[in-house]
Amino acid sequence: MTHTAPQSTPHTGARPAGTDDPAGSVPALSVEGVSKSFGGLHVLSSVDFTVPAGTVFGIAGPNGAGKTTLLNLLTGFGTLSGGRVRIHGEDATGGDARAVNALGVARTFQNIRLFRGLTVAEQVRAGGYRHRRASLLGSLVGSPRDRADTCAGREAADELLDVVGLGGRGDVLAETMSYGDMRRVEIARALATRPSLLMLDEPTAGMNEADWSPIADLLERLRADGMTIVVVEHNMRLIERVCDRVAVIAAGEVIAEDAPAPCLRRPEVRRAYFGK
Ligand SMILES: Nc1ncnc2c1ncn2[C@@H]1O[C@H](COP(=O)(O)OP(=O)(O)OP(=O)(O)O)[C@@H](O)[C@H]1O
Repeated sequence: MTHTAPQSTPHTGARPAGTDDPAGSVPALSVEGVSKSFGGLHVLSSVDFTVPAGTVFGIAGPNGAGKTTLLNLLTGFGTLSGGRVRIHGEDATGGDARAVNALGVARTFQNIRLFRGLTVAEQVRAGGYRHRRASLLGSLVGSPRDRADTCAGREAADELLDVVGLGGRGDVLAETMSYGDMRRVEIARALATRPSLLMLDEPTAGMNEADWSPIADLLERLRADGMTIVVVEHNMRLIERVCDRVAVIAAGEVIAEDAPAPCLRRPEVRRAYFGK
């Protein structure tokens, strides 16, 4: 892990939601004995780990290990078959994505989920909507206060696009962008909700090093700003570079959890990936 002189990131302009524990004594995320079955298929078995506030935690593992299923459960998409999830100390076991979001959590998806027909800036502003004072009706009819809010939303969106490396491209239709750039838009949209806990599902999938390295830089800057990040990744170089700890999941179980370099060298981890 190399946290090299990260610059402060102007991603929020305010302390993010869900952080009334300045000493950082309450973990940002506690995963306690989480299990999930689909019918008779046991996908996750008693997964445990804790993510301290202000750290970056990686989740790795071979295809089909259960990583996305786990991230879905942590963000309220789907109900647990067993166990408990706590976010900033609050129970978040109920499978309610809106309630999880209200605890300061934002996420991106493995399969990109952008709105068709919206520009890049509009996608980001959609993410930040709940932080504007204007009512939805107000924004549609455009009262003077709402117009001011919309301008503020636009400025914030432009700022976030700079942060993710898409400065000046706010007017581009998102669906016309490269896969890597669409992933950046998703991250900007997630940041627009001012999360204290950001969960990313394979943010660098399909990217070459020139593309993923700036994403790693961004994660380092967000961490330096105090954000907690959980990242599902196959890219071991990114994990080694940005994560404080990583859990490796195989066949639905955590088989190793440690700092990235020693974790990825463990024989059980190598067996899970390479079969030897
Ligand atoms: N809704 C579902 N119904 C039935 N089985 C499911 C469902 N969702 C996931 N699975 C199964 O759960 C297992 C774990 O899938 P999951 O997508 O969580 O793995 P993953 O580790 O994220 O894989 P990858 O790295 O390929 O994305 C797979 O066998 C998958 O087919």
